[in-house]
Amino acid sequence: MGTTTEEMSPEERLRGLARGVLPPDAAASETARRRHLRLTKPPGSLGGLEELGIRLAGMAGACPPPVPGRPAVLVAAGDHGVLGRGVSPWPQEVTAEMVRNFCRGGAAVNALAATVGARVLVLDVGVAAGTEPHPLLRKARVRPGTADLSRGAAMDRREAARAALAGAEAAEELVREGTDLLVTGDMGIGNTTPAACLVAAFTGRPAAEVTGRGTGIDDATLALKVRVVEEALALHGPNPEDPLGTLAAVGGLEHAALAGAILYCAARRVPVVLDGISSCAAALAAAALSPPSSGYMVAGHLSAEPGAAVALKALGLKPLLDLGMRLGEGTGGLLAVPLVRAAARVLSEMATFEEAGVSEG
Ligand SMILES: O=C(O)c1ccc[n+]([C@@H]2O[C@H](COP(=O)([O-])O)[C@@H](O)[C@H]2O)c1
Ligand SMILES: Cc1cc2nc[nH]c2cc1C
Repeated sequence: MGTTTEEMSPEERLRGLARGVLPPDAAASETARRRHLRLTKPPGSLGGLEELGIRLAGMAGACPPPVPGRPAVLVAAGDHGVLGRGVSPWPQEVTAEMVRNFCRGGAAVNALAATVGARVLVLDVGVAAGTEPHPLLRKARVRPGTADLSRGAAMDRREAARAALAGAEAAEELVREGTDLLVTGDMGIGNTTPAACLVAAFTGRPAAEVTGRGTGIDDATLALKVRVVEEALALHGPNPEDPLGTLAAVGGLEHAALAGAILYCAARRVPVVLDGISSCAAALAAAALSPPSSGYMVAGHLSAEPGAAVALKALGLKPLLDLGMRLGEGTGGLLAVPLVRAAARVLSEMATFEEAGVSEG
């Protein structure tokens, strides 16, 4: 008898999930590229929207690709031991307090999700103070926040794998219930420090280039934060070819969870819209676990956090929006949902020159 899913270790299950991701369908993308030339517009005139439509066709394996009608945002939340180094001006309690705010509908993510008609699901993978039960909240707390990554591993491999699987399970629930476009979001005071570590580890760029001001820190705190990221990288020497080890050493529980959610969606050919710096860091981990998964990622916006541009470049993704946003929660990703819908709708609803009786140039 073979090994059942229950008997497999979390790491084996995560590897299985990663193996299930197939590359987007190049033939469907090519059909979309050719269809764009026949639609009633000068070739290429819809710019990035055309490129996005071509990618969506590849993700769906069909041209025209379906117009996503049921978007959702998954907000993964966790706390960070590295906060003890003074890398953020905000107290740890804010993570749990904001989770409560998300559940009650009072946060920016709720306002923007309502604007684009997206469902909100919050995932507690490691909120130190704990969270109260709520219909919008899934509790899968792996540990009450990570350890200080500048002095030891943030977590162990098994914990990182369990957090990734928790993210995959939350995505599975959403997709089972009809979600056809996932936006990734995050909440975790201090999480721009592990995000910077992950971006540095996976791209090989120096700490000073990928570390930013997060929620808003002064020059002295930024200098300290860069040093903390440098110390962590020197301590662990994370190997980008061991993505789970890298997540465990210098990541956060919410980064691991989002990587798992991305992999699940990619395996199901569901497009994923990335939000800010933590989503970008998680996306690098997902792409390291499964290179074809980047084919299912859409960069919703460009976070003001400098590591985001570095990560997106490494992933080969161009951000759809650049509004100077740096909130996280999924906010910038949600604003890109109408663009994703528009890109698919162009391919399905526009008439060709022939159908419309319009002369070609
Ligand atoms: O994603 C972004 O663009 C972004 C940039 C700066 C801060 N954040 C959010 O702020 C928190 C982390 O900031 P910090 O300064 O505490 O590391 C966390 O909850 C993130 O969602 C998010
Ligand atoms: C208030 C607040 C809200 C947030 N949302 C995401 N990260 C956040 C950080 C803070 C501090």
